[in-house]
Amino acid sequence: MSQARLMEGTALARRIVEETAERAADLTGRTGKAPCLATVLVGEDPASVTYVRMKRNRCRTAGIESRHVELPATTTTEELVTALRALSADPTVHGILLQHPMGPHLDERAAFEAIAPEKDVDGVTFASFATMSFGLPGFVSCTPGGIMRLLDEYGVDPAGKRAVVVGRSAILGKPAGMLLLARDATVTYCHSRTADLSAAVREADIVVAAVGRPRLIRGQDIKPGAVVIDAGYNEGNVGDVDFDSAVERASLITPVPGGVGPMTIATLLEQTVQAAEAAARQG
Ligand SMILES: Nc1nc2c(c(=O)[nH]1)N[C@@H](CN(C=O)c1ccc(C(=O)N[C@@H](CCC(=O)O)C(=O)O)cc1)CN2
Repeated sequence: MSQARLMEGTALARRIVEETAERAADLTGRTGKAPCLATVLVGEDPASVTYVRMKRNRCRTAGIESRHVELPATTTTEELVTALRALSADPTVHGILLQHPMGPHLDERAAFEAIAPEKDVDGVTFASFATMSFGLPGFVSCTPGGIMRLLDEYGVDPAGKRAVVVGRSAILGKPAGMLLLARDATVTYCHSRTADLSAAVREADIVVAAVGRPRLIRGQDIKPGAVVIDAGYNEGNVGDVDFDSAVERASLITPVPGGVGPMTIATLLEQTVQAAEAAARQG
């Protein structure tokens, strides 16, 4: 079998950001107000600092204003909720991003739920999860949303396919499975208690690796011709898939870096402009 074709997230993300920039410029021209994303970072986790910086830089490129709220690692859940409620009530803010992960002392769910659904451009609230799961209009969780765009771009229709999602986190694995299900895939979730991960992955026409374990999924477990999406973010830009062996078996595969990561940020920007457009329509 020949090597898999690469699903180039960087190129698709660039196109989405360009289109988003045009929409942002149009809206700013019409209303005199640029779309605005509030980024909220608790503590100083180096990876999170980098991701938020990347998001803010990309906002600048796209003509989206970003307002940064930096809170100390000692912030309590109550203080974080208060800050998020203030941003939710601020009419000059169109979207809110709360960077994940947060300190273990924080109630992450309480914090996410303090984000107004109409500003949940990162797709992390229960309300967004529900609309996304039913395939209804609303904001999607950014990495899973980016994954679906990549599948569409490369002509992969999930309907009738067996999809195996490895990982069940609230912002990645779980919503990725729900989006695939909403597009009529037969979805299996695997996680730390799955008895035989290799056997499950071997059944998959589409594999989504989203567990945060470097090179966990190996080529020998990939069904020949499968589509492999590596959504793992591990130190040193290493994915959850052993690329060198998986590329020999898959038909399509996302690289790390340059696959799912850039799509996450492009989706965030696109949804921020969508939120600003909706706010403008409502006056
Ligand atoms: N609130 C959220 N928190 C987190 C999310 C999220 O979508 N919302 N996702 C991840 C991390 N993440 C964004 O926050 C993210 C990770 C990686 C990339 C990316 O573009 N990576 C590049 C490589 C970057 C580099 O060169 O250093 C790539 O894959 O090509 C973007 C966003 C966890 N937290």
